[in-house]
Amino acid sequence: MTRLSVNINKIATLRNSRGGNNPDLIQVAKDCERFGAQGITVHPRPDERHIRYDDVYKLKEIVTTEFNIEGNCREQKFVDLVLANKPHQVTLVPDAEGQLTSNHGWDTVENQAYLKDIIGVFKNAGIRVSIFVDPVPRMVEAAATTGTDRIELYTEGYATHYAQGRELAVAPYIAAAQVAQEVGLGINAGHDLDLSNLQYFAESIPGLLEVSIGHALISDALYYGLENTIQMYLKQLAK
Ligand SMILES: CC(=O)[C@@H](O)[C@H](O)COP(=O)(O)O
Ligand SMILES: NCC(=O)COP(=O)(O)O
Repeated sequence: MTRLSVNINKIATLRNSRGGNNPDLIQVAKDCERFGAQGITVHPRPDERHIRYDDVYKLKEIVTTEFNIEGNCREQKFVDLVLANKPHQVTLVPDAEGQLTSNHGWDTVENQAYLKDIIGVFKNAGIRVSIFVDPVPRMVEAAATTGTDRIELYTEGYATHYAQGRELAVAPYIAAAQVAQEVGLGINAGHDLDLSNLQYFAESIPGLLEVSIGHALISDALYYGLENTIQMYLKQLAK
């Protein structure tokens, strides 16, 4: 079954907007787990506009499910943060500094040597590695040569095109997932997954291990409450 990791970046965005500690990020992470989340994801960015580096140390103390830290490994501060906290999984994302949100996967062909080195650093520390990739078979094939354990398929394209025709929207992801399975990579996915598009994605992708969902899930929680919302997302994955 596909596991749900809740990305709590947006909770930190709300907290930071007033400079205090409301909502309490740590309590929200505990509650997400209590409500059924099977993992907690954070994506600290260099400007700390949502998750702060010191949040990660506090989360490491309390997360009892899978802790997944996403970010740009070209930032030494990020590498040090991950090594200091040793999460279950690090997801490497090729974001430029100041980017609004993640908008592309790794060019695993061009960056093969670099990725191999940096992935080795995390794996030597006992941390599972996933790398963010577009649903392009050649990028998935090359990912396998970097030593990564998993890939995370960047699902923005799927989410954007879902309404125009979901079969067409999911097709490149099925092809990419088939290649991943052939070359022995685990498959995660994320970005813009929501209650309308999640179930079809999960049932279409062979071997989908984990989805990380933040923006839509936290937005839905405004209407349904956090506990109901997490249960609703889990239900989409159970079908
Ligand atoms: C890696 C990825 O897909 C991103 O969606 C991410 O983790 C969200 O980052 P922001 O919350 O900063 O938009
Ligand atoms: N890895 C994707 C993630 O953590 C959350 O993306 P989104 O649901 O906020 O778009």
